[in-house]
Amino acid sequence: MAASTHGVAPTPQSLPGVANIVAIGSGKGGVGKTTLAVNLAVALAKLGHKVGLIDADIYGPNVPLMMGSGKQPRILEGNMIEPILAHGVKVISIGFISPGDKPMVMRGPMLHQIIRQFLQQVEWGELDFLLVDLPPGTGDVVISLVQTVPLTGAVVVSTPSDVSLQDARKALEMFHQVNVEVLGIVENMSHFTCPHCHQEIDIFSKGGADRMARQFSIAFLGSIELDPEIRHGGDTGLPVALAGEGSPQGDQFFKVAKQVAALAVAQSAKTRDVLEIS
Ligand SMILES: Nc1ncnc2c1ncn2[C@@H]1O[C@H](COP(=O)(O)OP(=O)(O)OP(=O)(O)O)[C@@H](O)[C@H]1O
Repeated sequence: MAASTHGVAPTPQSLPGVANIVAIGSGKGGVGKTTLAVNLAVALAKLGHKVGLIDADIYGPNVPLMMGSGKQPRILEGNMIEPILAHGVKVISIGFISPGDKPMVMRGPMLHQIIRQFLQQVEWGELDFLLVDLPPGTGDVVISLVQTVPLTGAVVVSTPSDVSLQDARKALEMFHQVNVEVLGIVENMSHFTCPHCHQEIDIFSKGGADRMARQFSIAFLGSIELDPEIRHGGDTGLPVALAGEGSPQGDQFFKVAKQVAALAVAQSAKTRDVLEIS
């Protein structure tokens, strides 16, 4: 696979002050990447970590809506961009800069430039975790990311349906090809609990992501229910994780967040050890 858009691939440079960079991807669209990204970011912040969130879905930026902010970022000295602070998380999205319903029309090199700017020209300060919400598919943005910064790892989201799992496998393969460690898989829209009879309804065939994780010897990070409250939280800019660890909807995201944090920290330590030895 071509690893560079311009012939020679630049060497990735770590971001000073940013301890872990974790991408959230899926392969298939609409499976809940952004929902997971915003709730993980909020959960990690509530757990006391310093958190940033990049909306790398340049063509369909949903993070501003889901984080409940439409502010324009300020330009600081040295042409640096100040991220927007929403629910305790530092956020950047093309949606803050070019709001409204106009589609973003751009070529690959422009996309690459925006991803680089979001990484290097945003005043992130000290961060424990910088999460990157990837667009659907297996393409350009990931290449731009890995060319710009060393990624700590990736989290793959899938619903348990066969079509979603098929695309999740492609995402796993893509991360493998660009040498990004997959920290684990999350099953979203795992099942639905009927509010009337309280029975669990298996809409997308629960358990598929767990099976796939075992097949690929990757950690299964947990499952998130299909729940109208989660959708409502996204649509109103109030991610359910804001309700805290003890809340019925938030709890699932906190469990995933703790695992992601532990695995990312372990992965960063491993990479540091390798660099020190070599
Ligand atoms: N567990 C869930 N329960 C209920 N609704 C959910 C859940 N997860 C996601 N949704 C809803 O499904 C829709 C798609 O989710 P989301 O935008 O997070 O997916 P995505 O993978 O980021 O999509 P895209 O590929 O377009 O970026 C949204 O309306 C979201 O609120």
